[in-house]
Amino acid sequence: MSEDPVWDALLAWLKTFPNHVDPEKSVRLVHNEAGRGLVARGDLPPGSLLISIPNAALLNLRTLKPLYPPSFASLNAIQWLSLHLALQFRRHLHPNNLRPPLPNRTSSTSASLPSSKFTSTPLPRPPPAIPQDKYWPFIASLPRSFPTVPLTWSNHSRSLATLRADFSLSDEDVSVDDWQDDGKKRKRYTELVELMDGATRRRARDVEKRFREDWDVVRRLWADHGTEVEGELGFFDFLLGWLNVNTRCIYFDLDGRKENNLTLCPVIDMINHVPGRTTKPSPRIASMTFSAPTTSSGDPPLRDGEELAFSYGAHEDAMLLTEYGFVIGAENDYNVAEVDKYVEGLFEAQGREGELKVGVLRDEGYWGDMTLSEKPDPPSPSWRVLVALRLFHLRLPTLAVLSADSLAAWYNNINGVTETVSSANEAKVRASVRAICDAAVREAEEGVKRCEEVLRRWKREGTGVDKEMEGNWRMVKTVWDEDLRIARAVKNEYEGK
Ligand SMILES: C[S@@+](CC[C@H](N)C(=O)[O-])C[C@H]1O[C@@H](n2cnc3c(N)ncnc32)[C@H](O)[C@@H]1O
Repeated sequence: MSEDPVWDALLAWLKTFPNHVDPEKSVRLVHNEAGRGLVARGDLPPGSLLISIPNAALLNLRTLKPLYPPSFASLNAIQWLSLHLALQFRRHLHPNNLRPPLPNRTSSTSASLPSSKFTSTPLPRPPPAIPQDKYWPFIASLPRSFPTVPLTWSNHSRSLATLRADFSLSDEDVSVDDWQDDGKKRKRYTELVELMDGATRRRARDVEKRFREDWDVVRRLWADHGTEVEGELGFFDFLLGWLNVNTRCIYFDLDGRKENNLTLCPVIDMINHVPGRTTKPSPRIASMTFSAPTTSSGDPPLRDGEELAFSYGAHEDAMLLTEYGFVIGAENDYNVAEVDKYVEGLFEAQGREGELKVGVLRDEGYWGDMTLSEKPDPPSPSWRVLVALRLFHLRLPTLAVLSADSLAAWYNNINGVTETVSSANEAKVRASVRAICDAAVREAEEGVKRCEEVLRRWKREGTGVDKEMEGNWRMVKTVWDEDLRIARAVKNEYEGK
């Protein structure tokens, strides 16, 4: 037995599946700064199988479909999984405000789980079991809040009335009772959102857009077909489900549409991210597995007490923050400083000529996503920045027609025929890179300063700053610190050029 009853209940549930492999033989659950994580029990031989979760214990479109009527089949994996989690959270965590059960359901009793960090209060008596409860022991192990994710911050920066209007909440929404409308907190969350750098804000808006689209699809389907299944759909339950899906799903080939090839997977979903690791969860015919790094993987071997990890992707901190609610900092080689707006500003200042050139860049797939990076050495602007600046500084004989001839030198460069457009063009490109770095450094210095001022003010205010808010603030500042470090590194590199 561990000291975590939720983990023990999850392992007990997994034992009920044929061919299960007990994860506790190889790994131990720990609580650390990343929440929970798994560490090696003893020195683990390279390549040895550590975790094997039977396909029947995974939550994905294949395992969900049989639990729902055909009318739900239009949902994609994220929507369906989020809906399922929402209904289950409501059923098991708030069984007192459910509508009466549907007729003709066979029922038995499902197991209740004791309290723990992730189930902070003892759970109420569960309702009589229905087929959809099959995965509850797994779902009970999922986080119940996401305080470090910017989508949570932006929701907390709104009043309930604004949330109702923004997300079309119905007057009967069962989940709004759990929402605490706190004016002071709202102000702080508003400031936190405004403190984020441009790249993080853009990504945070994208996450919110995806969430909103999924919520709209699901609430509309629920309005038409909700009576066909047991349960109540609440906005905040769906949000909790969606954030779990977004932060915990792993790739799983279901032979369907690409966007649906994902799964929630117990135990493996406790493994935290380390950038650059090559060992990954690996599907086998009947299970999802995780093995110790092989000697050829380049990943460090797992010695007793060391943490299992894999890479969630080649993600910079702005993305890790908005999608997963954490940052890495200077050890994240994928960190970049976004410079789109400075490049855009140059083209705008070129008037009609700039517009035509932007059109060419768009057509060739080179517009947007322009960054500076420190790694790999030497620090440099991305290829996309250089391509854009080389076109920006290309002299056009006439603006009447943009002929292939007038752009030939630039096309030769982007097709790899030549290293630069010309030496004169390249000198101007380098000067623009220096100017862009200067602007990026200035902006990041101001961002860092703003962060520091805000924290000082929060600390002066009567109630001080709680640990959670200070942790969030620190992540926002880390992204600015990284912008500054990277812009300075590229500036230094280009100073002598
Ligand atoms: C798939 S879960 C991993 C297990 C998780 N720590 C838990 O407590 O259940 C992903 C979440 O873990 C946390 N996480 C993962 N890697 C992290 C890291 N390197 N640093 C901080 N938090 C991390 C983030 O909250 C992320 O959203």
